[in-house]
Amino acid sequence: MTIRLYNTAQRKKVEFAPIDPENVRMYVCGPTVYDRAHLGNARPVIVFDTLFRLLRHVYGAEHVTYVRNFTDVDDKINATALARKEAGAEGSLEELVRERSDETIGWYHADMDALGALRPTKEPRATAFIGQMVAMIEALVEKGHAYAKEGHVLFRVRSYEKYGALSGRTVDDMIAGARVEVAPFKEDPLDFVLWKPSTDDLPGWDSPWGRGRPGWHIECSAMAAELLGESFDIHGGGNDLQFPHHENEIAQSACMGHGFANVWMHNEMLQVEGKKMSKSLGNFFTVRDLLEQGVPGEVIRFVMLSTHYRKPMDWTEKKRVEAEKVLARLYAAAAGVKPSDGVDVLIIDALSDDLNTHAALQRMQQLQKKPAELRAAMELLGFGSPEEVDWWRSDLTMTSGPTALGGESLSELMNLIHPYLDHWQSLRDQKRWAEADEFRQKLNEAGLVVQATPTGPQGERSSNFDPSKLEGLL
Ligand SMILES: Nc1ncnc2c1ncn2[C@@H]1O[C@H](COP(=O)(O)OP(=O)(O)OP(=O)(O)O)[C@@H](O)[C@H]1O
Ligand SMILES: [Zn+2]
Repeated sequence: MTIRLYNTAQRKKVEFAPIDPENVRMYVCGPTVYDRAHLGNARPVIVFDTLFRLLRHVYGAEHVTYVRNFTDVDDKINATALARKEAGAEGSLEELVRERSDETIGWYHADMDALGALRPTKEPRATAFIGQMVAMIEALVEKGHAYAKEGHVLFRVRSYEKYGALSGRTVDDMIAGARVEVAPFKEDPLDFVLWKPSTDDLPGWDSPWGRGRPGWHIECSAMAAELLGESFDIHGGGNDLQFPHHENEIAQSACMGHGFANVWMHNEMLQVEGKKMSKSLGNFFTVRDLLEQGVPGEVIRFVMLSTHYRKPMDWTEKKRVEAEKVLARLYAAAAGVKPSDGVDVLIIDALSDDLNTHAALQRMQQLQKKPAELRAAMELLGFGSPEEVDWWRSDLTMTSGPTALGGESLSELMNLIHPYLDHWQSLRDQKRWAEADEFRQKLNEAGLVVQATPTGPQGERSSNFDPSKLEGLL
Protein backbone atom coordinates (compact mmCIF):
# COMPACT_ATOMS: atom_id res chain seq x y z
CA MET A 1 0.00 0.00 0.00
CA THR A 2 1.52 3.29 -1.09
CA ILE A 3 0.50 6.53 0.51
CA ARG A 4 1.10 9.65 -1.50
CA LEU A 5 1.11 13.04 0.18
CA TYR A 6 1.51 16.54 -1.14
CA ASN A 7 4.73 17.92 0.32
CA THR A 8 4.58 21.71 0.49
CA ALA A 9 8.37 21.81 0.59
CA GLN A 10 8.58 20.10 -2.82
CA ARG A 11 5.35 21.49 -4.21
CA LYS A 12 4.25 18.07 -5.41
CA LYS A 13 2.78 14.76 -4.31
CA VAL A 14 5.43 12.36 -3.10
CA GLU A 15 5.41 8.72 -2.16
CA PHE A 16 5.42 8.50 1.61
CA ALA A 17 8.28 6.42 3.01
CA PRO A 18 8.57 6.66 6.79
CA ILE A 19 12.01 6.88 8.37
CA ASP A 20 11.03 3.97 10.60
CA PRO A 21 7.83 2.05 9.75
CA GLU A 22 7.84 0.79 13.35
CA ASN A 23 7.46 4.35 14.55
CA VAL A 24 5.86 6.73 12.08
CA ARG A 25 6.06 10.24 13.54
CA MET A 26 3.91 13.30 12.97
CA TYR A 27 3.89 16.75 14.57
CA VAL A 28 1.02 19.21 14.13
CA CYS A 29 0.97 22.77 15.48
CA GLY A 30 -1.75 22.92 18.07
CA PRO A 31 -3.83 25.74 19.48
CA THR A 32 -2.89 28.69 21.60
CA VAL A 33 -5.11 27.97 24.55
CA TYR A 34 -6.64 31.32 25.31
CA ASP A 35 -10.24 30.76 24.23
CA ARG A 36 -12.76 28.40 22.62
CA ALA A 37 -11.70 26.92 19.28
CA HIS A 38 -13.52 28.34 16.27
CA LEU A 39 -14.69 26.21 13.39
CA GLY A 40 -11.55 27.09 11.37
CA ASN A 41 -9.36 25.70 14.14
CA ALA A 42 -11.23 22.42 13.83
CA ARG A 43 -10.18 21.93 10.22
CA PRO A 44 -6.55 20.90 10.86
CA VAL A 45 -7.75 18.77 13.76
CA ILE A 46 -10.11 16.77 11.54
CA VAL A 47 -7.73 16.62 8.58
CA PHE A 48 -4.74 15.38 10.56
CA ASP A 49 -6.93 13.06 12.61
CA THR A 50 -7.92 11.42 9.34
CA LEU A 51 -4.29 11.08 8.37
CA PHE A 52 -3.48 9.70 11.83
CA ARG A 53 -6.24 7.09 11.35
CA LEU A 54 -4.94 6.15 7.91
CA LEU A 55 -1.37 5.77 9.20
CA ARG A 56 -2.59 3.64 12.11
CA HIS A 57 -4.50 1.48 9.68
CA VAL A 58 -1.52 1.00 7.38
CA TYR A 59 1.36 0.76 9.89
CA GLY A 60 -0.51 -0.46 12.95
CA ALA A 61 -1.95 1.64 15.76
CA GLU A 62 1.08 0.98 17.96
CA HIS A 63 3.47 2.22 15.31
CA VAL A 64 2.35 5.80 14.91
CA THR A 65 3.24 8.70 17.20
CA TYR A 66 1.25 11.88 16.78
CA VAL A 67 2.28 14.97 18.73
CA ARG A 68 0.15 18.09 18.86
CA ASN A 69 1.19 20.84 21.25
CA PHE A 70 -0.67 23.33 23.40
CA THR A 71 0.80 26.82 23.30
CA ASP A 72 0.21 28.01 26.83
CA VAL A 73 2.66 30.92 26.78
CA ASP A 74 0.68 33.79 25.36
CA ASP A 75 -0.22 37.38 26.10
CA LYS A 76 -3.94 36.74 25.72
CA ILE A 77 -3.86 34.03 28.38
CA ASN A 78 -1.92 36.41 30.60
CA ALA A 79 -4.43 39.17 30.00
CA THR A 80 -7.35 37.01 31.14
CA ALA A 81 -5.42 35.92 34.21
CA LEU A 82 -4.51 39.52 35.05
CA ALA A 83 -8.11 40.66 34.63
CA ARG A 84 -9.27 37.89 36.96
CA LYS A 85 -6.64 38.84 39.50
CA GLU A 86 -7.71 42.47 39.38
CA ALA A 87 -11.30 41.37 39.83
CA GLY A 88 -10.24 39.72 43.09
CA ALA A 89 -9.62 36.10 42.07
CA GLU A 90 -7.51 34.12 44.50
CA GLY A 91 -4.09 32.71 43.66
CA SER A 92 -0.85 33.92 42.14
CA LEU A 93 -0.73 35.12 38.55
CA GLU A 94 1.02 31.87 37.59
CA GLU A 95 -1.82 29.90 39.13
CA LEU A 96 -4.43 31.99 37.36
CA VAL A 97 -2.60 31.56 34.05
CA ARG A 98 -2.51 27.84 34.63
CA GLU A 99 -6.20 27.86 35.52
CA ARG A 100 -7.06 29.64 32.28
CA SER A 101 -4.98 27.20 30.18
CA ASP A 102 -6.49 24.20 31.97
CA GLU A 103 -9.97 25.52 31.39
CA THR A 104 -9.32 26.15 27.68
CA ILE A 105 -7.66 22.76 27.21
CA GLY A 106 -10.71 21.12 28.81
CA TRP A 107 -12.99 22.88 26.32
CA TYR A 108 -10.71 21.98 23.45
CA HIS A 109 -10.78 18.31 24.37
CA ALA A 110 -14.54 18.24 24.77
CA ASP A 111 -15.11 20.01 21.45
CA MET A 112 -12.61 17.99 19.42
CA ASP A 113 -13.79 14.72 20.98
CA ALA A 114 -17.27 15.61 19.77
CA LEU A 115 -15.88 15.85 16.24
CA GLY A 116 -14.65 12.28 16.45
CA ALA A 117 -10.98 13.28 16.63
CA LEU A 118 -8.73 10.82 18.44
CA ARG A 119 -6.50 12.36 21.06
CA PRO A 120 -2.94 12.59 19.74
CA THR A 121 -0.37 10.26 21.30
CA LYS A 122 1.20 13.21 23.10
CA GLU A 123 -0.11 16.69 23.81
CA PRO A 124 2.77 18.62 25.31
CA ARG A 125 2.28 22.01 26.89
CA ALA A 126 4.95 24.54 26.01
CA THR A 127 5.42 25.48 29.66
CA ALA A 128 6.63 21.96 30.44
CA PHE A 129 9.52 22.26 27.95
CA ILE A 130 11.07 25.62 28.79
CA GLY A 131 14.39 23.97 29.73
CA GLN A 132 14.69 22.36 26.30
CA MET A 133 13.88 25.69 24.63
CA VAL A 134 16.52 27.54 26.64
CA ALA A 135 19.10 24.86 25.77
CA MET A 136 18.26 25.12 22.07
CA ILE A 137 18.50 28.91 22.14
CA GLU A 138 21.87 28.74 23.89
CA ALA A 139 23.16 26.37 21.23
CA LEU A 140 21.93 28.65 18.45
CA VAL A 141 23.72 31.61 20.05
CA GLU A 142 26.87 29.56 20.32
CA LYS A 143 26.72 28.61 16.66
CA GLY A 144 26.32 32.24 15.62
CA HIS A 145 22.71 31.83 14.43
CA ALA A 146 21.28 33.92 17.24
CA TYR A 147 22.29 36.90 19.37
CA ALA A 148 21.23 38.35 22.70
CA LYS A 149 20.39 42.01 23.10
CA GLU A 150 18.56 43.90 25.82
CA GLY A 151 17.15 40.78 27.44
CA HIS A 152 15.97 39.45 24.06
CA VAL A 153 17.47 36.71 21.97
CA LEU A 154 16.93 36.95 18.23
CA PHE A 155 17.40 34.51 15.41
CA ARG A 156 19.72 35.86 12.72
CA VAL A 157 17.65 35.04 9.65
CA ARG A 158 20.34 35.87 7.13
CA SER A 159 22.62 33.31 8.76
CA TYR A 160 20.43 30.56 7.33
CA GLU A 161 20.83 30.42 3.60
CA LYS A 162 17.76 28.38 2.81
CA TYR A 163 15.37 30.63 4.68
CA GLY A 164 12.13 30.87 2.67
CA ALA A 165 12.58 27.55 0.85
CA LEU A 166 9.35 26.09 2.27
CA SER A 167 7.18 28.78 0.78
CA GLY A 168 9.47 29.27 -2.21
CA ARG A 169 10.11 32.91 -1.52
CA THR A 170 13.30 34.87 -1.16
CA VAL A 171 14.12 36.80 1.95
CA ASP A 172 13.67 40.07 0.08
CA ASP A 173 10.20 39.08 -1.22
CA MET A 174 9.24 38.28 2.32
CA ILE A 175 10.36 41.61 3.67
CA ALA A 176 8.30 43.32 0.99
CA GLY A 177 5.19 41.25 1.73
CA ALA A 178 5.23 40.87 5.47
CA ARG A 179 4.63 43.08 8.41
CA VAL A 180 8.06 42.70 9.95
CA GLU A 181 8.54 44.49 13.17
CA VAL A 182 11.45 46.88 13.34
CA ALA A 183 12.93 47.13 16.83
CA PRO A 184 16.05 48.74 18.26
CA PHE A 185 17.34 45.40 19.52
CA LYS A 186 17.21 43.80 16.05
CA GLU A 187 20.19 43.65 13.69
CA ASP A 188 17.80 43.08 10.81
CA PRO A 189 14.02 43.64 10.69
CA LEU A 190 13.54 40.03 9.56
CA ASP A 191 15.16 38.57 12.69
CA PHE A 192 12.63 36.97 14.99
CA VAL A 193 12.38 36.53 18.72
CA LEU A 194 13.56 33.33 20.42
CA TRP A 195 13.36 34.75 23.94
CA LYS A 196 11.93 37.94 25.38
CA PRO A 197 11.99 39.52 28.82
CA SER A 198 9.03 39.29 31.17
CA THR A 199 7.99 42.08 33.48
CA ASP A 200 7.24 41.20 37.10
CA ASP A 201 3.52 41.00 36.47
CA LEU A 202 3.94 38.37 33.74
CA PRO A 203 4.85 34.70 33.89
CA GLY A 204 8.57 34.21 33.38
CA TRP A 205 11.39 31.72 33.70
CA ASP A 206 15.03 32.26 34.63
CA SER A 207 17.47 32.07 31.76
CA PRO A 208 21.01 33.15 30.87
CA TRP A 209 19.37 36.34 29.48
CA GLY A 210 17.37 37.15 32.58
CA ARG A 211 13.80 36.35 33.56
CA GLY A 212 11.72 35.92 30.45
CA ARG A 213 9.70 33.64 28.20
CA PRO A 214 10.17 31.89 24.88
CA GLY A 215 8.95 33.09 21.52
CA TRP A 216 6.28 30.98 19.82
CA HIS A 217 8.41 29.43 17.04
CA ILE A 218 11.07 27.89 19.29
CA GLU A 219 8.36 26.00 21.19
CA CYS A 220 7.59 23.71 18.28
CA SER A 221 11.24 23.11 17.33
CA ALA A 222 12.12 22.16 20.90
CA MET A 223 9.07 19.99 21.60
CA ALA A 224 9.30 18.16 18.27
CA ALA A 225 12.99 17.34 18.86
CA GLU A 226 12.33 16.22 22.41
CA LEU A 227 9.30 14.05 21.66
CA LEU A 228 9.90 12.85 18.09
CA GLY A 229 13.64 13.12 17.63
CA GLU A 230 15.78 15.35 15.42
CA SER A 231 14.24 13.92 12.25
CA PHE A 232 10.68 12.79 11.81
CA ASP A 233 8.18 12.13 9.04
CA ILE A 234 5.36 14.64 8.80
CA HIS A 235 4.80 18.17 10.03
CA GLY A 236 1.34 19.66 9.65
CA GLY A 237 -0.66 22.81 10.29
CA GLY A 238 -2.81 25.39 8.55
CA ASN A 239 -1.29 27.21 5.58
CA ASP A 240 -1.58 30.44 7.53
CA LEU A 241 1.36 29.09 9.55
CA GLN A 242 3.60 28.40 6.56
CA PHE A 243 5.17 31.81 6.84
CA PRO A 244 6.59 32.89 9.17
CA HIS A 245 5.94 30.16 11.76
CA HIS A 246 7.05 27.11 9.79
CA GLU A 247 9.90 28.89 8.00
CA ASN A 248 11.15 29.88 11.44
CA GLU A 249 10.75 26.39 12.87
CA ILE A 250 12.81 25.03 9.96
CA ALA A 251 15.49 27.69 10.33
CA GLN A 252 15.90 27.01 14.06
CA SER A 253 15.98 23.23 13.71
CA ALA A 254 18.15 23.12 10.59
CA CYS A 255 20.70 25.39 12.25
CA MET A 256 20.78 22.93 15.16
CA GLY A 257 21.81 20.31 12.60
CA HIS A 258 18.44 18.55 12.84
CA GLY A 259 16.92 16.90 9.81
CA PHE A 260 13.49 18.00 11.12
CA ALA A 261 10.41 17.13 9.05
CA ASN A 262 10.51 15.25 5.75
CA VAL A 263 6.99 16.04 4.57
CA TRP A 264 5.23 19.36 5.19
CA MET A 265 1.47 19.36 4.94
CA HIS A 266 -0.79 22.40 5.06
CA ASN A 267 -4.54 22.56 5.18
CA GLU A 268 -6.26 25.43 3.40
CA MET A 269 -8.46 27.82 5.30
CA LEU A 270 -12.06 27.58 6.33
CA GLN A 271 -13.46 30.83 5.04
CA VAL A 272 -16.34 33.18 5.57
CA GLU A 273 -17.25 35.08 2.44
CA GLY A 274 -13.82 34.59 0.94
CA LYS A 275 -11.87 35.53 4.05
CA LYS A 276 -10.12 33.29 6.55
CA MET A 277 -12.28 32.64 9.59
CA SER A 278 -10.24 34.16 12.39
CA LYS A 279 -10.39 35.60 15.83
CA SER A 280 -8.78 38.82 14.73
CA LEU A 281 -11.28 39.47 11.93
CA GLY A 282 -14.13 38.63 14.29
CA ASN A 283 -15.89 36.61 11.58
CA PHE A 284 -15.99 33.39 13.54
CA PHE A 285 -18.26 31.05 15.42
CA THR A 286 -17.04 28.37 17.74
CA VAL A 287 -17.38 24.62 17.47
CA ARG A 288 -19.30 24.81 20.73
CA ASP A 289 -21.78 27.29 19.18
CA LEU A 290 -22.61 24.73 16.48
CA LEU A 291 -22.84 21.82 18.91
CA GLU A 292 -25.16 23.83 21.12
CA GLN A 293 -27.35 24.66 18.18
CA GLY A 294 -27.80 20.92 17.86
CA VAL A 295 -25.47 20.32 14.93
CA PRO A 296 -23.99 16.89 15.63
CA GLY A 297 -20.20 16.62 15.71
CA GLU A 298 -20.37 13.86 13.09
CA VAL A 299 -22.12 16.23 10.72
CA ILE A 300 -19.43 18.88 11.22
CA ARG A 301 -16.82 16.21 10.50
CA PHE A 302 -18.65 15.07 7.36
CA VAL A 303 -18.94 18.59 5.99
CA MET A 304 -15.27 19.26 6.71
CA LEU A 305 -14.13 16.09 4.95
CA SER A 306 -16.32 16.73 1.93
CA THR A 307 -13.79 19.25 0.67
CA HIS A 308 -10.19 18.31 -0.02
CA TYR A 309 -7.90 19.73 2.65
CA ARG A 310 -5.86 21.76 0.15
CA LYS A 311 -8.90 23.69 -1.05
CA PRO A 312 -10.49 26.62 0.74
CA MET A 313 -14.01 25.94 1.95
CA ASP A 314 -17.04 27.60 3.48
CA TRP A 315 -19.42 26.31 6.08
CA THR A 316 -22.95 26.61 4.73
CA GLU A 317 -26.36 25.67 6.02
CA LYS A 318 -26.99 23.79 2.80
CA LYS A 319 -23.97 21.58 3.37
CA ARG A 320 -25.07 20.92 6.93
CA VAL A 321 -28.57 19.86 5.94
CA GLU A 322 -27.29 17.60 3.18
CA ALA A 323 -24.65 15.99 5.38
CA GLU A 324 -27.16 15.38 8.14
CA LYS A 325 -29.53 13.60 5.78
CA VAL A 326 -26.83 11.42 4.29
CA LEU A 327 -25.31 10.51 7.63
CA ALA A 328 -28.66 9.70 9.26
CA ARG A 329 -29.30 7.20 6.46
CA LEU A 330 -25.86 5.66 6.82
CA TYR A 331 -26.25 5.34 10.58
CA ALA A 332 -29.62 3.65 10.16
CA ALA A 333 -28.07 1.21 7.72
CA ALA A 334 -25.07 0.43 9.94
CA ALA A 335 -26.95 0.15 13.24
CA GLY A 336 -26.81 -3.23 14.90
CA VAL A 337 -24.34 -4.82 12.50
CA LYS A 338 -20.82 -5.96 13.17
CA PRO A 339 -18.13 -4.21 11.12
CA SER A 340 -16.46 -6.29 8.44
CA ASP A 341 -12.90 -7.35 9.13
CA GLY A 342 -11.16 -5.29 6.51
CA VAL A 343 -11.92 -1.79 5.29
CA ASP A 344 -13.10 -1.37 1.71
CA VAL A 345 -10.00 -1.01 -0.44
CA LEU A 346 -11.38 1.94 -2.41
CA ILE A 347 -11.67 3.96 0.80
CA ILE A 348 -8.04 3.25 1.65
CA ASP A 349 -7.02 4.04 -1.92
CA ALA A 350 -8.81 7.37 -1.80
CA LEU A 351 -7.24 8.37 1.52
CA SER A 352 -3.84 7.22 0.32
CA ASP A 353 -4.08 9.62 -2.59
CA ASP A 354 -3.15 12.72 -0.59
CA LEU A 355 -6.20 12.31 1.66
CA ASN A 356 -8.89 12.38 -0.98
CA THR A 357 -11.59 12.48 1.67
CA HIS A 358 -14.22 13.60 -0.81
CA ALA A 359 -13.85 10.36 -2.75
CA ALA A 360 -13.68 8.36 0.48
CA LEU A 361 -17.00 9.78 1.66
CA GLN A 362 -18.61 9.06 -1.69
CA ARG A 363 -17.44 5.49 -1.56
CA MET A 364 -18.75 5.23 1.99
CA GLN A 365 -22.19 6.15 0.69
CA GLN A 366 -22.00 3.47 -1.97
CA LEU A 367 -21.57 0.93 0.81
CA GLN A 368 -25.02 1.63 2.22
CA LYS A 369 -26.28 -1.70 0.97
CA LYS A 370 -23.34 -3.56 2.53
CA PRO A 371 -23.85 -2.65 6.19
CA ALA A 372 -20.83 -4.53 7.59
CA GLU A 373 -18.48 -2.84 5.13
CA LEU A 374 -20.23 0.46 5.66
CA ARG A 375 -19.75 0.17 9.38
CA ALA A 376 -16.04 -0.58 9.06
CA ALA A 377 -15.62 2.38 6.72
CA MET A 378 -17.47 4.69 9.10
CA GLU A 379 -15.24 3.60 11.95
CA LEU A 380 -12.08 4.21 9.98
CA LEU A 381 -13.27 7.66 8.93
CA GLY A 382 -14.08 8.61 12.51
CA PHE A 383 -17.88 8.55 12.51
CA GLY A 384 -18.92 7.27 15.95
CA SER A 385 -20.83 4.02 16.29
CA PRO A 386 -24.59 4.15 15.65
CA GLU A 387 -25.24 2.80 19.14
CA GLU A 388 -23.35 5.61 20.83
CA VAL A 389 -24.52 8.37 18.55
CA ASP A 390 -28.23 8.94 18.86
CA TRP A 391 -29.19 12.12 17.00
CA TRP A 392 -29.82 10.23 13.77
CA ARG A 393 -32.81 8.38 15.25
CA SER A 394 -34.80 11.53 15.80
CA ASP A 395 -33.41 12.87 12.57
CA LEU A 396 -34.86 9.96 10.65
CA THR A 397 -38.22 10.60 12.25
CA MET A 398 -38.16 14.11 10.96
CA THR A 399 -36.89 13.28 7.53
CA SER A 400 -39.52 12.27 5.08
CA GLY A 401 -39.43 11.57 1.41
CA PRO A 402 -38.28 8.85 -0.86
CA THR A 403 -35.51 7.46 1.33
CA ALA A 404 -35.77 3.71 1.22
CA LEU A 405 -35.20 1.98 4.53
CA GLY A 406 -35.23 -1.76 4.28
CA GLY A 407 -38.06 -2.02 1.76
CA GLU A 408 -40.73 0.43 2.96
CA SER A 409 -40.22 4.08 2.31
CA LEU A 410 -39.34 6.00 5.40
CA SER A 411 -42.53 8.01 5.41
CA GLU A 412 -44.66 4.88 5.15
CA LEU A 413 -42.82 3.44 8.09
CA MET A 414 -43.24 6.62 10.08
CA ASN A 415 -46.96 6.72 9.31
CA LEU A 416 -47.20 3.18 10.50
CA ILE A 417 -45.48 3.56 13.83
CA HIS A 418 -46.48 7.10 14.79
CA PRO A 419 -49.88 6.21 16.30
CA TYR A 420 -48.17 3.73 18.62
CA LEU A 421 -45.57 6.25 19.73
CA ASP A 422 -48.33 8.80 20.30
CA HIS A 423 -50.40 6.41 22.36
CA TRP A 424 -47.41 5.52 24.54
CA GLN A 425 -46.65 9.20 25.03
CA SER A 426 -50.24 10.03 25.99
CA LEU A 427 -50.23 7.28 28.66
CA ARG A 428 -47.01 8.78 30.01
CA ASP A 429 -48.43 12.30 29.88
CA GLN A 430 -51.31 11.09 32.01
CA LYS A 431 -48.80 9.43 34.34
CA ARG A 432 -50.40 6.05 33.75
CA TRP A 433 -46.98 4.53 34.17
CA ALA A 434 -47.92 0.87 34.58
CA GLU A 435 -50.03 0.90 31.44
CA ALA A 436 -47.35 2.78 29.57
CA ASP A 437 -44.76 0.20 30.53
CA GLU A 438 -47.03 -2.64 29.58
CA PHE A 439 -47.74 -1.04 26.22
CA ARG A 440 -44.07 -0.50 25.63
CA GLN A 441 -43.45 -4.15 26.38
CA LYS A 442 -45.98 -5.16 23.72
CA LEU A 443 -44.33 -2.88 21.18
CA ASN A 444 -41.06 -4.49 22.09
CA GLU A 445 -42.49 -7.90 21.35
CA ALA A 446 -43.49 -6.63 17.92
CA GLY A 447 -39.89 -5.57 17.36
CA LEU A 448 -40.49 -1.86 17.90
CA VAL A 449 -38.19 -0.47 20.54
CA VAL A 450 -39.36 2.87 21.90
CA GLN A 451 -37.62 5.32 24.12
CA ALA A 452 -38.27 8.77 25.49
CA THR A 453 -36.00 11.59 24.28
CA PRO A 454 -36.09 15.31 24.94
CA THR A 455 -37.73 15.80 21.55
CA GLY A 456 -40.41 13.17 22.15
CA PRO A 457 -40.63 9.41 21.88
CA GLN A 458 -38.46 7.66 19.32
CA GLY A 459 -39.02 4.27 17.80
CA GLU A 460 -36.48 1.93 16.34
CA ARG A 461 -37.13 -1.33 14.60
CA SER A 462 -35.19 -4.29 15.85
CA SER A 463 -34.33 -7.20 13.56
CA ASN A 464 -37.48 -9.12 14.53
CA PHE A 465 -39.79 -6.23 13.67
CA ASP A 466 -43.19 -7.63 12.74
CA PRO A 467 -45.84 -5.02 11.86
CA SER A 468 -48.62 -7.66 12.02
CA LYS A 469 -48.02 -7.93 15.77
CA LEU A 470 -48.80 -4.25 16.15
CA GLU A 471 -52.32 -4.73 14.85
CA GLY A 472 -54.96 -4.66 17.53
CA LEU A 473 -52.75 -2.99 20.10
CA LEU A 474 -54.51 0.34 19.84
N1 LIG B 1 -9.88 29.66 9.25
C1 LIG B 1 -9.08 28.62 9.46
N2 LIG B 1 -9.18 27.53 8.67
C2 LIG B 1 -8.38 26.46 8.85
N3 LIG B 1 -7.43 26.38 9.82
C3 LIG B 1 -7.27 27.45 10.65
C4 LIG B 1 -8.08 28.61 10.51
N4 LIG B 1 -7.71 29.49 11.48
C5 LIG B 1 -6.73 28.90 12.19
N5 LIG B 1 -6.45 27.66 11.70
C6 LIG B 1 -5.49 26.69 12.22
O1 LIG B 1 -5.84 26.40 13.57
C7 LIG B 1 -4.67 25.94 14.28
C8 LIG B 1 -4.60 26.64 15.62
O2 LIG B 1 -4.20 27.94 15.42
P1 LIG B 1 -4.11 29.09 16.47
O3 LIG B 1 -4.36 28.63 17.85
O4 LIG B 1 -2.90 29.88 16.14
O5 LIG B 1 -5.39 29.86 16.02
P2 LIG B 1 -5.93 31.22 16.51
O6 LIG B 1 -4.75 32.11 16.73
O7 LIG B 1 -6.93 31.03 17.58
O8 LIG B 1 -6.71 31.56 15.24
P3 LIG B 1 -6.86 32.91 14.48
O9 LIG B 1 -5.98 32.66 13.30
O10 LIG B 1 -8.29 32.93 14.22
O11 LIG B 1 -6.42 34.03 15.37
C9 LIG B 1 -3.50 26.21 13.35
O12 LIG B 1 -3.10 24.99 12.73
C10 LIG B 1 -4.07 27.17 12.30
O13 LIG B 1 -3.42 27.02 11.07
ZN1 LIG C 1 4.40 25.09 15.30
